[in-house]
Amino acid sequence: MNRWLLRGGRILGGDPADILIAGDSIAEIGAGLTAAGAEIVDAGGLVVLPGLVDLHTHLREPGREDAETIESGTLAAALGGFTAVHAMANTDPVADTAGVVEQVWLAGHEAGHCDVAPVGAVTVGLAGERLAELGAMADSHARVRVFSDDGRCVADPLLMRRALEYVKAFDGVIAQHAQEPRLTEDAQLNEGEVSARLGLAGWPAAAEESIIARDVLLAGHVGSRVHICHVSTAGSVELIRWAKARGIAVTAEVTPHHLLLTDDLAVSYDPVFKVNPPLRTAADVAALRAGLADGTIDAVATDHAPHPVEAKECEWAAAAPGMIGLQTALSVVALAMVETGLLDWAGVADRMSIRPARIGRLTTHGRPIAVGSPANLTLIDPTARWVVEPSVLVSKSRNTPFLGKELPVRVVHTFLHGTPTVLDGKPA
Ligand SMILES: NC(=O)N[C@@H](CC(=O)O)C(=O)O
Ligand SMILES: [Zn+2]
Repeated sequence: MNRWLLRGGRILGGDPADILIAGDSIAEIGAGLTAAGAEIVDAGGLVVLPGLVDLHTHLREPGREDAETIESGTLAAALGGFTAVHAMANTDPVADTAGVVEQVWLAGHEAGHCDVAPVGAVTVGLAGERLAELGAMADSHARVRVFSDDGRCVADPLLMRRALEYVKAFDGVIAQHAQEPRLTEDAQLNEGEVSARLGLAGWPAAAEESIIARDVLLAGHVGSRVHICHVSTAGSVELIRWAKARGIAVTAEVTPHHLLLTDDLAVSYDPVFKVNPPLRTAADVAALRAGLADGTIDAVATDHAPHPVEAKECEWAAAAPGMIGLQTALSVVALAMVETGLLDWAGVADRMSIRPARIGRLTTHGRPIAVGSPANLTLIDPTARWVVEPSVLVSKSRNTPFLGKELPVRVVHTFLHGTPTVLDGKPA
Protein backbone atom coordinates (compact mmCIF):
# COMPACT_ATOMS: atom_id res chain seq x y z
CA MET A 1 0.00 0.00 0.00
CA ASN A 2 0.95 3.58 -0.76
CA ARG A 3 2.45 5.13 2.43
CA TRP A 4 3.75 8.67 2.93
CA LEU A 5 4.96 10.21 6.16
CA LEU A 6 4.75 13.99 6.14
CA ARG A 7 7.05 15.16 8.94
CA GLY A 8 6.52 18.29 10.99
CA GLY A 9 4.06 20.29 8.89
CA ARG A 10 1.81 22.81 10.62
CA ILE A 11 -1.82 21.79 10.04
CA LEU A 12 -3.77 24.97 9.18
CA GLY A 13 -0.79 26.91 10.55
CA GLY A 14 -0.96 25.31 14.02
CA ASP A 15 1.73 23.38 15.88
CA PRO A 16 4.00 20.97 13.97
CA ALA A 17 2.71 17.39 13.62
CA ASP A 18 3.42 14.32 11.51
CA ILE A 19 0.80 12.97 9.13
CA LEU A 20 0.86 9.36 7.95
CA ILE A 21 -0.95 8.68 4.69
CA ALA A 22 -1.84 5.05 3.96
CA GLY A 23 -3.60 4.26 0.72
CA ASP A 24 -5.95 7.10 -0.12
CA SER A 25 -6.56 8.39 3.38
CA ILE A 26 -4.96 9.81 6.52
CA ALA A 27 -4.02 6.92 8.85
CA GLU A 28 -2.37 8.73 11.76
CA ILE A 29 -1.59 12.22 13.01
CA GLY A 30 0.77 12.89 15.90
CA ALA A 31 4.27 13.68 17.11
CA GLY A 32 7.26 11.51 16.22
CA LEU A 33 5.39 9.03 14.05
CA THR A 34 7.37 6.22 12.46
CA ALA A 35 6.24 3.98 9.66
CA ALA A 36 8.37 1.24 8.15
CA GLY A 37 8.55 1.46 4.40
CA ALA A 38 6.83 4.83 4.15
CA GLU A 39 8.28 7.52 1.90
CA ILE A 40 9.32 10.48 4.05
CA VAL A 41 8.55 14.10 3.18
CA ASP A 42 10.19 16.79 5.31
CA ALA A 43 7.34 19.24 5.88
CA GLY A 44 9.22 21.36 8.42
CA GLY A 45 8.18 25.01 8.04
CA LEU A 46 5.32 24.13 5.72
CA VAL A 47 1.63 24.77 6.36
CA VAL A 48 -0.72 21.88 5.58
CA LEU A 49 -4.10 22.76 4.05
CA PRO A 50 -6.89 20.55 2.75
CA GLY A 51 -6.49 20.27 -1.04
CA LEU A 52 -7.86 23.41 -2.67
CA VAL A 53 -11.15 23.20 -4.58
CA ASP A 54 -11.99 25.55 -7.45
CA LEU A 55 -15.63 26.23 -8.26
CA HIS A 56 -14.91 28.04 -11.52
CA THR A 57 -12.30 26.79 -13.99
CA HIS A 58 -12.43 27.09 -17.77
CA LEU A 59 -10.54 24.06 -19.09
CA ARG A 60 -11.57 24.83 -22.72
CA GLU A 61 -11.73 21.16 -23.75
CA PRO A 62 -13.58 20.13 -25.86
CA GLY A 63 -13.24 22.74 -28.57
CA ARG A 64 -10.52 25.24 -27.70
CA GLU A 65 -7.53 23.01 -27.11
CA ASP A 66 -5.31 25.77 -28.48
CA ALA A 67 -6.05 27.78 -25.30
CA GLU A 68 -6.08 24.93 -22.76
CA THR A 69 -6.61 21.20 -22.48
CA ILE A 70 -7.87 19.13 -19.60
CA GLU A 71 -4.29 17.84 -19.26
CA SER A 72 -2.63 21.28 -19.16
CA GLY A 73 -5.33 22.98 -17.09
CA THR A 74 -5.49 20.30 -14.43
CA LEU A 75 -1.69 20.22 -14.19
CA ALA A 76 -1.79 23.99 -13.57
CA ALA A 77 -4.43 23.29 -10.92
CA ALA A 78 -2.27 20.72 -9.13
CA LEU A 79 0.75 23.07 -9.18
CA GLY A 80 -1.52 25.73 -7.72
CA GLY A 81 -2.45 23.39 -4.86
CA PHE A 82 -5.87 22.30 -6.16
CA THR A 83 -7.11 18.74 -5.82
CA ALA A 84 -10.48 19.38 -7.47
CA VAL A 85 -11.78 21.83 -10.05
CA HIS A 86 -15.22 22.47 -11.47
CA ALA A 87 -14.93 22.62 -15.26
CA MET A 88 -17.17 25.29 -16.75
CA ALA A 89 -19.65 24.35 -19.44
CA ASN A 90 -18.87 27.01 -22.09
CA THR A 91 -16.94 24.59 -24.25
CA ASP A 92 -17.53 23.58 -27.88
CA PRO A 93 -19.67 21.54 -27.89
CA VAL A 94 -21.28 23.02 -24.80
CA ALA A 95 -21.43 20.67 -21.79
CA ASP A 96 -25.22 20.46 -21.93
CA THR A 97 -25.68 16.67 -22.23
CA ALA A 98 -24.75 13.62 -20.18
CA GLY A 99 -22.41 12.60 -23.02
CA VAL A 100 -20.28 15.73 -22.89
CA VAL A 101 -20.03 15.92 -19.08
CA GLU A 102 -19.03 12.25 -18.94
CA GLN A 103 -16.36 12.86 -21.58
CA VAL A 104 -14.93 15.78 -19.54
CA TRP A 105 -15.05 13.78 -16.31
CA LEU A 106 -13.30 10.82 -17.92
CA ALA A 107 -10.58 12.97 -19.50
CA GLY A 108 -9.96 14.54 -16.09
CA HIS A 109 -9.74 11.15 -14.48
CA GLU A 110 -7.29 9.93 -17.11
CA ALA A 111 -5.08 13.03 -16.77
CA GLY A 112 -4.92 12.28 -13.03
CA HIS A 113 -3.67 15.67 -11.80
CA CYS A 114 -6.83 16.56 -9.87
CA ASP A 115 -10.47 15.57 -9.74
CA VAL A 116 -12.59 17.25 -12.40
CA ALA A 117 -16.21 17.96 -11.56
CA PRO A 118 -17.94 19.00 -14.77
CA VAL A 119 -20.41 21.87 -14.55
CA GLY A 120 -23.50 21.31 -16.68
CA ALA A 121 -25.04 24.06 -18.80
CA VAL A 122 -28.39 25.38 -17.58
CA THR A 123 -29.74 25.93 -21.09
CA VAL A 124 -29.20 24.11 -24.36
CA GLY A 125 -26.14 25.54 -26.10
CA LEU A 126 -26.01 28.33 -23.47
CA ALA A 127 -28.63 29.97 -25.67
CA GLY A 128 -30.89 30.91 -22.78
CA GLU A 129 -33.99 29.48 -24.43
CA ARG A 130 -34.67 25.95 -23.15
CA LEU A 131 -33.44 24.01 -20.16
CA ALA A 132 -30.70 21.47 -20.85
CA GLU A 133 -31.07 17.87 -19.65
CA LEU A 134 -30.15 18.72 -16.06
CA GLY A 135 -31.45 15.46 -14.59
CA ALA A 136 -29.55 13.28 -17.05
CA MET A 137 -26.33 15.16 -16.27
CA ALA A 138 -26.95 14.75 -12.53
CA ASP A 139 -27.55 11.01 -12.97
CA SER A 140 -24.55 10.48 -15.26
CA HIS A 141 -21.14 9.15 -14.15
CA ALA A 142 -20.08 12.80 -13.83
CA ARG A 143 -22.65 13.28 -11.02
CA VAL A 144 -23.15 16.95 -11.92
CA ARG A 145 -24.42 19.13 -9.07
CA VAL A 146 -23.40 22.59 -10.29
CA PHE A 147 -25.14 24.03 -13.34
CA SER A 148 -24.16 27.27 -15.05
CA ASP A 149 -24.38 29.12 -18.35
CA ASP A 150 -21.27 30.99 -17.19
CA GLY A 151 -19.91 33.37 -19.77
CA ARG A 152 -23.58 34.21 -20.21
CA CYS A 153 -26.30 35.12 -17.76
CA VAL A 154 -29.51 33.11 -17.48
CA ALA A 155 -31.39 36.32 -18.22
CA ASP A 156 -34.96 35.01 -18.60
CA PRO A 157 -36.46 35.08 -15.08
CA LEU A 158 -38.95 32.29 -15.78
CA LEU A 159 -36.24 30.00 -17.13
CA MET A 160 -34.14 30.80 -14.05
CA ARG A 161 -37.07 29.96 -11.81
CA ARG A 162 -37.63 26.64 -13.59
CA ALA A 163 -33.93 25.74 -13.35
CA LEU A 164 -33.90 26.50 -9.62
CA GLU A 165 -36.98 24.32 -9.15
CA TYR A 166 -35.62 21.47 -11.25
CA VAL A 167 -32.27 21.04 -9.46
CA LYS A 168 -33.91 20.67 -6.04
CA ALA A 169 -34.64 17.03 -6.90
CA PHE A 170 -30.93 16.14 -6.79
CA ASP A 171 -29.63 18.86 -4.45
CA GLY A 172 -28.07 20.79 -7.31
CA VAL A 173 -27.25 24.47 -7.47
CA ILE A 174 -27.54 27.08 -10.21
CA ALA A 175 -24.35 29.14 -10.49
CA GLN A 176 -25.35 32.43 -12.02
CA HIS A 177 -23.08 34.68 -14.08
CA ALA A 178 -24.92 37.82 -12.97
CA GLN A 179 -24.85 40.20 -15.91
CA GLU A 180 -27.99 41.89 -17.22
CA PRO A 181 -27.34 41.62 -20.95
CA ARG A 182 -29.12 44.77 -22.12
CA LEU A 183 -27.30 46.91 -19.55
CA THR A 184 -23.93 45.60 -20.69
CA GLU A 185 -24.15 45.62 -24.47
CA ASP A 186 -20.68 46.54 -25.80
CA ALA A 187 -19.45 47.04 -22.23
CA GLN A 188 -15.66 47.14 -21.99
CA LEU A 189 -14.84 47.89 -18.37
CA ASN A 190 -16.36 49.11 -15.10
CA GLU A 191 -18.69 52.08 -15.62
CA GLY A 192 -17.22 54.97 -13.68
CA GLU A 193 -14.55 57.62 -13.75
CA VAL A 194 -12.05 55.47 -15.63
CA SER A 195 -14.47 54.40 -18.39
CA ALA A 196 -15.51 58.03 -18.83
CA ARG A 197 -11.88 59.13 -19.10
CA LEU A 198 -10.99 56.41 -21.60
CA GLY A 199 -14.19 56.88 -23.62
CA LEU A 200 -15.06 53.18 -23.48
CA ALA A 201 -18.55 51.77 -22.90
CA GLY A 202 -19.11 51.02 -19.22
CA TRP A 203 -20.42 47.93 -17.36
CA PRO A 204 -22.47 49.35 -14.49
CA ALA A 205 -22.55 47.73 -11.06
CA ALA A 206 -26.34 47.69 -11.36
CA ALA A 207 -26.09 45.15 -14.21
CA GLU A 208 -24.67 42.64 -11.73
CA GLU A 209 -26.66 43.70 -8.69
CA SER A 210 -30.08 43.68 -10.38
CA ILE A 211 -29.64 40.03 -11.40
CA ILE A 212 -28.42 39.05 -7.92
CA ALA A 213 -31.41 40.79 -6.32
CA ARG A 214 -33.78 39.00 -8.69
CA ASP A 215 -32.17 35.59 -8.25
CA VAL A 216 -31.94 35.58 -4.45
CA LEU A 217 -35.65 36.45 -4.40
CA LEU A 218 -36.40 33.61 -6.82
CA ALA A 219 -34.26 31.14 -4.88
CA GLY A 220 -36.01 32.13 -1.66
CA HIS A 221 -39.41 31.85 -3.31
CA VAL A 222 -38.90 28.33 -4.64
CA GLY A 223 -36.66 27.16 -1.77
CA SER A 224 -33.68 26.26 -3.89
CA ARG A 225 -29.93 26.94 -3.90
CA VAL A 226 -28.38 29.70 -5.97
CA HIS A 227 -24.67 30.45 -6.23
CA ILE A 228 -23.37 33.79 -7.50
CA CYS A 229 -20.26 33.56 -9.68
CA HIS A 230 -17.41 36.09 -9.45
CA VAL A 231 -19.06 38.79 -7.31
CA SER A 232 -17.39 42.10 -8.12
CA THR A 233 -19.20 45.03 -6.47
CA ALA A 234 -19.79 46.38 -2.96
CA GLY A 235 -23.54 46.45 -3.67
CA SER A 236 -23.52 42.74 -4.54
CA VAL A 237 -21.93 41.95 -1.17
CA GLU A 238 -24.68 43.93 0.57
CA LEU A 239 -27.42 42.12 -1.34
CA ILE A 240 -25.96 38.70 -0.53
CA ARG A 241 -25.59 39.67 3.12
CA TRP A 242 -29.25 40.73 3.15
CA ALA A 243 -30.39 37.49 1.51
CA LYS A 244 -28.38 35.29 3.89
CA ALA A 245 -29.83 37.15 6.88
CA ARG A 246 -33.30 36.23 5.56
CA GLY A 247 -32.34 32.55 5.37
CA ILE A 248 -32.13 32.35 1.58
CA ALA A 249 -29.81 29.55 0.39
CA VAL A 250 -27.41 31.78 -1.53
CA THR A 251 -23.66 31.25 -1.76
CA ALA A 252 -21.11 33.36 -3.58
CA GLU A 253 -17.56 33.38 -4.86
CA VAL A 254 -14.99 36.09 -5.52
CA THR A 255 -11.92 35.79 -7.74
CA PRO A 256 -8.37 36.51 -6.59
CA HIS A 257 -8.07 39.30 -9.18
CA HIS A 258 -11.17 41.10 -7.91
CA LEU A 259 -9.64 40.99 -4.42
CA LEU A 260 -6.51 42.79 -5.57
CA LEU A 261 -6.82 44.76 -8.82
CA THR A 262 -8.78 47.89 -9.74
CA ASP A 263 -10.23 49.41 -12.91
CA ASP A 264 -7.61 52.15 -13.19
CA LEU A 265 -5.22 49.50 -14.55
CA ALA A 266 -7.19 49.81 -17.79
CA VAL A 267 -5.55 53.18 -18.51
CA SER A 268 -2.68 51.10 -19.90
CA TYR A 269 -5.12 49.81 -22.55
CA ASP A 270 -3.45 46.43 -21.96
CA PRO A 271 -6.14 43.77 -22.61
CA VAL A 272 -4.55 41.52 -19.98
CA PHE A 273 -6.70 43.56 -17.55
CA LYS A 274 -9.90 42.94 -19.54
CA VAL A 275 -12.07 40.48 -17.67
CA ASN A 276 -15.72 39.75 -17.09
CA PRO A 277 -17.03 41.01 -14.72
CA PRO A 278 -14.63 43.95 -14.99
CA LEU A 279 -12.13 45.09 -12.39
CA ARG A 280 -13.93 47.60 -10.17
CA THR A 281 -12.92 50.41 -7.78
CA ALA A 282 -10.82 50.38 -4.61
CA ALA A 283 -14.04 50.72 -2.56
CA ASP A 284 -15.41 47.56 -4.23
CA VAL A 285 -12.15 45.70 -3.52
CA ALA A 286 -12.39 46.69 0.16
CA ALA A 287 -16.02 45.50 0.35
CA LEU A 288 -15.16 42.19 -1.36
CA ARG A 289 -12.31 41.57 1.10
CA ALA A 290 -14.57 42.38 4.05
CA GLY A 291 -17.32 40.15 2.64
CA LEU A 292 -14.93 37.24 2.20
CA ALA A 293 -13.49 37.79 5.69
CA ASP A 294 -16.90 37.76 7.39
CA GLY A 295 -18.16 34.81 5.32
CA THR A 296 -20.81 36.69 3.34
CA ILE A 297 -18.81 35.59 0.33
CA ASP A 298 -18.26 31.86 0.83
CA ALA A 299 -15.44 31.04 -1.49
CA VAL A 300 -12.57 32.14 -3.65
CA ALA A 301 -12.88 30.81 -7.20
CA THR A 302 -10.23 31.40 -9.83
CA ASP A 303 -12.36 31.93 -12.98
CA HIS A 304 -9.22 30.62 -14.73
CA ALA A 305 -9.99 31.78 -18.28
CA PRO A 306 -7.21 30.94 -20.73
CA HIS A 307 -7.13 32.71 -24.09
CA PRO A 308 -4.64 32.34 -26.96
CA VAL A 309 -2.17 35.14 -27.67
CA GLU A 310 -4.13 36.54 -30.61
CA ALA A 311 -7.22 37.04 -28.44
CA LYS A 312 -5.22 39.23 -26.06
CA GLU A 313 -2.56 40.92 -28.21
CA CYS A 314 -5.01 43.17 -30.00
CA GLU A 315 -7.03 46.29 -29.29
CA TRP A 316 -8.86 46.42 -25.98
CA ALA A 317 -12.31 46.38 -27.58
CA ALA A 318 -11.50 43.32 -29.71
CA ALA A 319 -9.85 41.35 -26.91
CA ALA A 320 -11.47 38.37 -25.17
CA PRO A 321 -12.20 38.88 -21.48
CA GLY A 322 -10.54 36.65 -18.91
CA MET A 323 -7.34 35.83 -17.02
CA ILE A 324 -5.63 32.59 -16.09
CA GLY A 325 -5.39 32.08 -12.35
CA LEU A 326 -4.86 28.52 -11.12
CA GLN A 327 -1.14 28.82 -10.37
CA THR A 328 -1.36 32.27 -8.77
CA ALA A 329 -4.65 32.00 -6.82
CA LEU A 330 -3.26 31.04 -3.42
CA SER A 331 -0.48 33.64 -3.65
CA VAL A 332 -2.88 36.42 -4.57
CA VAL A 333 -5.24 35.44 -1.76
CA ALA A 334 -2.27 35.49 0.63
CA LEU A 335 -1.43 39.01 -0.55
CA ALA A 336 -4.98 40.33 -0.33
CA MET A 337 -6.28 38.46 2.72
CA VAL A 338 -3.50 36.89 4.81
CA GLU A 339 -0.86 39.61 4.74
CA THR A 340 -3.61 42.14 5.53
CA GLY A 341 -4.67 40.11 8.58
CA LEU A 342 -8.18 39.49 7.22
CA LEU A 343 -7.85 35.68 7.09
CA ASP A 344 -5.55 33.18 8.77
CA TRP A 345 -4.65 29.84 7.17
CA ALA A 346 -7.69 28.15 8.69
CA GLY A 347 -9.79 30.86 7.05
CA VAL A 348 -8.07 30.29 3.71
CA ALA A 349 -8.76 26.54 4.02
CA ASP A 350 -12.42 27.33 4.69
CA ARG A 351 -12.83 29.67 1.70
CA MET A 352 -10.66 27.76 -0.79
CA SER A 353 -11.43 24.15 0.13
CA ILE A 354 -14.11 23.41 2.71
CA ARG A 355 -16.85 25.71 1.51
CA PRO A 356 -16.31 25.29 -2.22
CA ALA A 357 -16.37 21.50 -1.78
CA ARG A 358 -19.63 21.79 0.15
CA ILE A 359 -21.22 24.06 -2.46
CA GLY A 360 -20.25 21.60 -5.21
CA ARG A 361 -21.32 18.62 -3.05
CA LEU A 362 -17.89 16.99 -3.45
CA THR A 363 -17.78 14.43 -0.67
CA THR A 364 -14.08 13.52 -0.75
CA HIS A 365 -12.71 17.08 -0.77
CA GLY A 366 -12.71 19.86 1.80
CA ARG A 367 -12.75 17.36 4.67
CA PRO A 368 -11.08 18.10 8.01
CA ILE A 369 -7.41 17.10 8.21
CA ALA A 370 -8.12 14.19 10.55
CA VAL A 371 -7.60 10.44 10.78
CA GLY A 372 -9.84 8.68 8.28
CA SER A 373 -10.23 11.67 5.97
CA PRO A 374 -9.29 11.32 2.31
CA ALA A 375 -5.67 12.38 1.86
CA ASN A 376 -6.26 15.41 -0.34
CA LEU A 377 -3.65 17.81 0.98
CA THR A 378 -1.72 20.90 -0.07
CA LEU A 379 1.57 21.80 1.61
CA ILE A 380 2.68 25.38 1.20
CA ASP A 381 5.71 27.43 2.18
CA PRO A 382 4.21 30.61 3.65
CA THR A 383 7.54 32.45 3.73
CA ALA A 384 8.71 31.69 0.18
CA ARG A 385 8.41 34.18 -2.67
CA TRP A 386 8.46 33.37 -6.37
CA VAL A 387 8.40 35.19 -9.67
CA VAL A 388 5.62 34.42 -12.16
CA GLU A 389 8.00 33.57 -15.01
CA PRO A 390 6.49 32.19 -18.23
CA SER A 391 8.66 29.09 -17.68
CA VAL A 392 6.81 28.13 -14.49
CA LEU A 393 3.35 28.43 -16.04
CA VAL A 394 2.06 25.17 -17.47
CA SER A 395 -1.22 26.52 -18.82
CA LYS A 396 -1.27 26.71 -22.64
CA SER A 397 -2.13 30.39 -22.28
CA ARG A 398 -0.15 33.26 -20.74
CA ASN A 399 -2.88 35.82 -20.06
CA THR A 400 -2.11 36.68 -16.46
CA PRO A 401 -1.69 40.23 -15.13
CA PHE A 402 0.90 38.84 -12.69
CA LEU A 403 3.44 37.84 -15.33
CA GLY A 404 6.91 38.92 -14.16
CA LYS A 405 5.60 39.88 -10.72
CA GLU A 406 6.96 38.53 -7.45
CA LEU A 407 4.32 36.88 -5.25
CA PRO A 408 4.34 35.42 -1.74
CA VAL A 409 3.68 31.77 -0.80
CA ARG A 410 4.76 28.75 -2.80
CA VAL A 411 2.85 25.49 -3.24
CA VAL A 412 5.40 22.79 -2.42
CA HIS A 413 3.53 19.45 -2.41
CA THR A 414 0.02 18.41 -3.44
CA PHE A 415 -1.49 15.01 -2.59
CA LEU A 416 -4.54 13.67 -4.41
CA HIS A 417 -6.25 10.69 -2.77
CA GLY A 418 -2.97 9.76 -1.09
CA THR A 419 -0.74 10.08 -4.14
CA PRO A 420 1.48 13.10 -4.83
CA THR A 421 0.61 15.14 -7.92
CA VAL A 422 3.22 17.77 -7.04
CA LEU A 423 6.49 17.25 -5.15
CA ASP A 424 8.94 20.09 -4.43
CA GLY A 425 6.92 22.40 -6.65
CA LYS A 426 7.22 20.09 -9.66
CA PRO A 427 4.79 17.64 -11.26
CA ALA A 428 5.25 14.35 -9.41
N1 LIG B 1 -14.37 35.66 -17.00
C1 LIG B 1 -14.14 35.95 -18.24
O1 LIG B 1 -13.76 37.09 -18.53
N2 LIG B 1 -14.27 35.05 -19.22
C2 LIG B 1 -14.74 33.70 -19.10
C3 LIG B 1 -16.21 33.61 -18.95
C4 LIG B 1 -16.72 33.96 -17.58
O2 LIG B 1 -16.28 33.41 -16.56
O3 LIG B 1 -17.61 34.79 -17.48
C5 LIG B 1 -14.29 32.91 -20.32
O4 LIG B 1 -14.83 31.84 -20.58
O5 LIG B 1 -13.35 33.37 -20.96
ZN1 LIG C 1 -18.61 34.33 -15.74
